[in-house]
Amino acid sequence: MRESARTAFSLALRARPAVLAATLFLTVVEALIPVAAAWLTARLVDGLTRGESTLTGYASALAACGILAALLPYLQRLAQGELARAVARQAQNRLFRAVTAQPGLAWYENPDRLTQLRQAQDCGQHAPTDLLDCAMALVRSALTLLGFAAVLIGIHPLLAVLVAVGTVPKLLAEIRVARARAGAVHGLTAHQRREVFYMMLLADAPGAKEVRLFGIGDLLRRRMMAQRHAADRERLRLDVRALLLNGLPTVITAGVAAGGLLWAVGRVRDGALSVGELTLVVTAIAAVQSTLGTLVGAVANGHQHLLVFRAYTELVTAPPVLTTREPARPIGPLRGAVELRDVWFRYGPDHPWILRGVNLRIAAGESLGLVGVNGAGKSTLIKLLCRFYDPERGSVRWDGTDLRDIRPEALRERLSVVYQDHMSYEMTAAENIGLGDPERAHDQRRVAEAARRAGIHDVLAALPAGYRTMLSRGYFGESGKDDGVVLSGGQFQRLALARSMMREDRDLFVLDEPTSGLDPLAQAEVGRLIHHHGAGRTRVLVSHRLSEIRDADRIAVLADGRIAELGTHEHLLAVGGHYAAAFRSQAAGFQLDGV
Ligand SMILES: Nc1ncnc2c1ncn2[C@@H]1O[C@H](COP(=O)(O)OP(=O)(O)OP(=O)(O)O)[C@@H](O)[C@H]1O
Repeated sequence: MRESARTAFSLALRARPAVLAATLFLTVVEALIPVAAAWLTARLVDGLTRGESTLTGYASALAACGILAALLPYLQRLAQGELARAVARQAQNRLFRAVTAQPGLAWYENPDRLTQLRQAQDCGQHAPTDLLDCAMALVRSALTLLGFAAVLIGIHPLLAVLVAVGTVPKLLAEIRVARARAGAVHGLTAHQRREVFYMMLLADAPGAKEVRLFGIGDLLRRRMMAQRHAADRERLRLDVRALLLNGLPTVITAGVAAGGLLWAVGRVRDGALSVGELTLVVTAIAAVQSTLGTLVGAVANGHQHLLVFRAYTELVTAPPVLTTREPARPIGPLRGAVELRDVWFRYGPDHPWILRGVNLRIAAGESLGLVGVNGAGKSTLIKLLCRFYDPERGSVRWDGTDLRDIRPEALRERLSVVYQDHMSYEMTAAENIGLGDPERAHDQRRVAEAARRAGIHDVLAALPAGYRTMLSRGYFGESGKDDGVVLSGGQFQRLALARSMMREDRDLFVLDEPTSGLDPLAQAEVGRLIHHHGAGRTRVLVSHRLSEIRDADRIAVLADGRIAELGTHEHLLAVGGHYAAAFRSQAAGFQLDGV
C-alpha cells in the first residue's frame, strides 16, 4: 500500500507541479468559504434582529463568498483536468516502458498478469488523480470540519463530540465496502478482457470473414454478453452489500442530527441561544455531518484506489521475467558458431517437453536447413536462438558464451529473423519495411533496396501513394483520405522479408517458413533471393518445402524433441530416415502430377 501511495503521488508531483500547487490552493479556499459564509450569515441575522444599521460590510463579504464559490468549480475543473491529463500521460508512458522492457515472451503467457496489465492500464489512467482528489477532499474536509467543529464546541462541546462519534460506524462500513470493491476488480477485469476479445472478433475486420461464413456472430455475441452479465451481477452484488453495510450507520448519523436540532430549538426557547446562533447550529451540524461524510468517502475511496493501484505499481516495479547474469558479457560478430548444448525446453512446469536434449552446432557462414513435422519444435528452437526464453536445462551459446550472460537487446542486434507469424503493421509501406531497422528507416533508398530484394518493390511503387501508401483500410493515410490498401497474404510475407533485409549486416539470418504463402514461381524466386542474398552468411532456414532446403550446407531433422538426423541432402537421402521419406513423398507428388 505504501509503495502504491508513493508511486501514485510521485506521478502526480512530477507531472505538473505548478498545476498541482494551484489545485491545492483552490482546495484550501474552497474549504474555508462555507465556514466564512456561515459565520457571516449568523452575524448578519443577529445584526438584523438587533436592528443594527451597519451591516453592509457583512453583506458585501457574504456576496463575495457567493461569487467566489460560484467561480471556484470552473477554476478547479480547469486545473484538475490539466493535472489529470498530465498524470495519465505519465502513468501510461511509464507502464508501457515497463512492459516493453520485459525481454522475454513468457511474460505474456500468464492470464493473471495480462489481467493485471489491463487493470493497470485502467487504473493507471485515473487512480493517481483519483487519489489526489481524495487527498484534496481530505484536506478540504478537514479544514471545513475544523471551522465548524470550533463553532459547535463554542456552543456546546458535547454536541461536537456526539456529531463526530455518530460518523464512526459509517467510516467503518465504507472501508469494508471499499475493500470488497477493490477485491472484486481483478475478477471484473478478467470478465472485461474476455468481453473485449469477443467484441474485437465481432468488430474488427480480420474476424469478419469467418464470423460470417460460419454464422458464429450470434454465438460470439451471446458469449460477449454472458461476460458482461457476469460482471454486472458482481457489480450489483457489491452495490447491495454497500447498501446493507451503510443502512444502519446512515440512520445513526441522521438520528444525531435530529437530536442536535431538537436540543438547539429547546435552548432558543429557553433564551440560551439567539436565532442567529440557531441558524449557525443548524448549518454547522449539517455541514459537519456532510463534511464528515465526504471525509469518510475520501478515506474509503482512497483506500480502494490504493488497493486497485497495486496492480500498476507491481507491474512497473516488477523485475524482468527473463534475467541476465551479471556482469553481462559483450557479444561480438559471430566467428565460431551458435551452439545448442543438451537443450531441454518446455513452456512451463505443467507443459510437455518440446526439446529434449538438443545438440546442434551452426557454424559461422554455414546455411542450415531445419525440418520436422508440425509441432516438432522448430519455431521454439528459433525463439531460443533469439533468447525469448531460456532453456530449462542445457544452454544456447554464441561463440561459446551462454546467452544467459548476454543482454537480449545486444544479442538481437546481431540477428535478422522472419517469423512464421510475422506482423503486418497498419502503417505505410515504407514504415512496414523501415521498422526492420528504425535508425535507418528514413533512408528511402535503403528501404526500396530491401523491397527490391524481397521482390515487392514493383508492387509497392505502383500503389496509389507509392511507398507512402497506408497498408490498411482501417486508418487514413498521410493524405487524410481513405486511399489505404490491403496487400495479399503473400505480398505481406514479402514485406516481412523486406523488413528483415533492412538488417542485412547482421550475423545470423533466420527464416521461419518465409515462403509459405507465396505462389510457386514466387517461392522459387524468393528462394533464389535468399540463397543469393545470404551467401556466406550464417543462416537457418525452416521450411516444409524440402526443395527449398536441399541446397543448405547441412539439414537438421527435429523429431521427438531431438536432432534425429543431420547432414547434407545427399547424406540424408542415403541414410533413408525421416528426411528421405518426406523428400521422396514430396517428389512423388510432383511426379504424379506429371511435372
Ligand atoms: N507459447 C506456447 N505455450 C505453450 N505451448 C506452446 C507455445 N508455443 C508453442 N507451443 C507448443 O510447442 C510445440 C512446438 O511448437 P512449434 O511452434 O515450435 O512447432 P513447429 O515445429 O514450428 O511447428 P509448425 O511446423 O507447425 O510450425 C507445439 O506442440 C505447440 O503447441
